Amino acid sequence: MTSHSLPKGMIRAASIAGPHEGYMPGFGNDFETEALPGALPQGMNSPQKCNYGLYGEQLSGTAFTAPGHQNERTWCYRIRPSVKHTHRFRKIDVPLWKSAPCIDPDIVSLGQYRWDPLPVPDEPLTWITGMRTMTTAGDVNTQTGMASHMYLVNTSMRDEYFFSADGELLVVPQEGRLRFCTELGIIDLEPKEIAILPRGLVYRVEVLEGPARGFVCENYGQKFQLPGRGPIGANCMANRRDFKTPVAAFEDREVPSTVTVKWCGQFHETKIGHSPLDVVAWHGNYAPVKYDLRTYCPVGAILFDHPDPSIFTVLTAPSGVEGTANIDFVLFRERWMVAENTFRPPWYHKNVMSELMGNIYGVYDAKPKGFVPGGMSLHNCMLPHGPDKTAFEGASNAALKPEKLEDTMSFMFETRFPQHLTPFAAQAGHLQEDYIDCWGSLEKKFDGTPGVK
Ligand SMILES: O=C(O)Cc1cc(O)ccc1O
Ligand SMILES: [Fe+2]
Repeated sequence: MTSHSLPKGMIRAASIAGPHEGYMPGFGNDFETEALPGALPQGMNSPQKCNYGLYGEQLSGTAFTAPGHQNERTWCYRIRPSVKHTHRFRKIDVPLWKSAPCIDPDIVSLGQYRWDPLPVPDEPLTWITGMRTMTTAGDVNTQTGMASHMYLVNTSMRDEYFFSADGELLVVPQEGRLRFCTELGIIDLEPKEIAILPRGLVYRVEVLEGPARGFVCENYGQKFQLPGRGPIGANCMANRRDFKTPVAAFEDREVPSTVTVKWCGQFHETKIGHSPLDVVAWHGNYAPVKYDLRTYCPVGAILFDHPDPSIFTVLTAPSGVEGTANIDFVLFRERWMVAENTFRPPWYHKNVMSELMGNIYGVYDAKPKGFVPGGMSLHNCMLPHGPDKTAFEGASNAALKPEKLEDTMSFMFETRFPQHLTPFAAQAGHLQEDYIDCWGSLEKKFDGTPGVK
């Protein structure tokens, strides 16, 4: 049991001992877990009376009629049904958490943009008030596209809970440690790990080690899944067993509490008289999950040339157009570079997909300076980009011995929809006005005569 590390009053289910105590391995598994013995009905979902006087409630992550292999739902056995809130919903302002479409005619999103890390201010900021939207794409109302955010959190939510009906959140911490106390169990999260918080799941976020800063991809569309590996086969990349879903944990606490709901881009709150984290047992395949990015097994070029970054796809959220993701989450982690007679960093390119990148730690090979841990960059639909002058000259002239890219972890949220800068992103002091100058000094080497220059 890990009860010593649980929030006060929270009871957690027993689980297998070991380093992953408190979590169950697998991605999209049909899990079952109970924090009290016998709380989970066996052989059926809706007994006439549930054990312990619990209420049965279903949380659907896909349409009832979604095909079997995509259908996701979880049955919760809880102290009270979720519908028991004491007040109507009231709209509130969360001014810096934006949703698509958020298109300001005075903002030019056409361009290559880069941001320095945002400092965490001294004022108290929670998971809700500390969210800063950088870009939006698609439309939250039609459940297409995404938003990218930075979170700056120094204050735990107390008797305060949140859920988003607008999409799942993919969380990529960069500094500090957070605890997500959710209806379905507890996830502790730190840099080099990621978590997915499903649409509709209620949770509270506590700061374990602050201030905490990180990146979030809010996915309005179809859920993230593991990519088809094609000819790579059954192994490498992200493996299912390395994803961890928490065991059941519940609170039986009667205190005045607030639930904030994000719904169609707007925020609302309601009051309840208890902690909504009162699910004693659950079973199903719609659940939060975390993943250690250090378990991602990269594959790459072992003779020559630079492959497309799709080989580094950790998770993909389909868009309905085959092979064209609503979002790909792509990881550039430490790896060996061995390609012969090859320009090894990313090539110059224009991409129909829009690329939002973040640096978790270390140096990114295409940008030895300026793209720093905690920083972000945007290379929008069809806008040219590639190595800066230093990276180009270095890689063009390097002795091509096997070389390890060490201590490096950056990622990309790549979407088929153009990304629009929010007013915050366009006006923030940390926007690097001189970013495009990193390519300005690339020389013309062509002089009409053959030969390597
Ligand atoms: O633009 C980038 O830095 C991301 C990227 C990396 C790569 O190896 C190939 C293509 C690509 O867009
Ligand atoms: Fe790119």
